[in-house]
Amino acid sequence: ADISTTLAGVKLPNLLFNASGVCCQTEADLKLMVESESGSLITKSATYEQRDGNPSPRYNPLPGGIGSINSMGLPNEGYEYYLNYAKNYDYSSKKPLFISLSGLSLADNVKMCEAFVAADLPCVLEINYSCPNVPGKPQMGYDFEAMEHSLSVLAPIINKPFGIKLPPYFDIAHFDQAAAVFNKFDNLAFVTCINSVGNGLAIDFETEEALIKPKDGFGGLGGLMILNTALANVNAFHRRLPGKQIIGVGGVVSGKEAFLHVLAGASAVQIGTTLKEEGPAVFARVAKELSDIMIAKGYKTLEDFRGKVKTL
Ligand SMILES: O=C(O)c1[nH]c(=O)[nH]c(=O)c1Cl
Repeated sequence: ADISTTLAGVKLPNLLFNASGVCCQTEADLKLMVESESGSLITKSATYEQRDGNPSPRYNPLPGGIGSINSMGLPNEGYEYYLNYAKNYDYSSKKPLFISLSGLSLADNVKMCEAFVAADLPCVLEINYSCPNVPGKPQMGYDFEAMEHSLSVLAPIINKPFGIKLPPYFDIAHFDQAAAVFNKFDNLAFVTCINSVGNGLAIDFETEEALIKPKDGFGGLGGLMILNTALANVNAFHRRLPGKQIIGVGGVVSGKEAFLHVLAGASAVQIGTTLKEEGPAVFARVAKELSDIMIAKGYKTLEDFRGKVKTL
């Protein structure tokens, strides 16, 4: 079946790619993504300066394959590394490049966006408003006024289609308030839902210890256990953002969850925890599983069922 898609006006040979943060911090990581069967790739969220991030252990899968917890602390090579990567990227490769930016201040986001705009590259920007793991930095995604102000500055600078990475919301009024902000920005072409469910706590039963070191063990939750929150956020914004697209992320362990994300309204699907645990071979597996599901259900393209979840 045809699992290709178009996102922000860019053609993706298939709808799958990595969630920012996984398999994308260094050129070696990104090479694995380029060589994989993913339809696209996105870089690790960049800050203005290089960051080591939080002390390890800072990532852990949870027992029984239910998910993961992380408090990486935005480790990255600094934005110029990713700007250089974007300048040298082979855009004829059919696999579009996305760049994640996560400035620690609006001023930093402005400087990074201006540098990418000045370079005038075909890559697509995803502004991360939802990092839950920088101690002392509350995430923008939960501050609607700050997010609106940031977008009012950045959208005109970027001046072409771009996206934002959002935290999960859990209140219908918050879906409404967030959508009211996003609908003000015409070149805000997509929203990526969801980032990890912030500040969970994983404790080892035997040792009675927290699984990760930073923040007393508090970290973002990912994997299968966040699937249903992810589907709700994808569908809530699919319903509320006419003319914009949704990238679905959260809980994709097989073609079945990718199918559900598209049914909820996703135009593309990112994989985080399962990519971290399985490696880049996950893309060929999930692509085949999704294609087989579509054939079994009689769907030829993603448009045949995108957003068509039935209510009772
Ligand atoms: O701790 C991180 O680096 C991190 N971890 C996440 O789960 N989401 C993010 O956006 C980031 Cl930036």
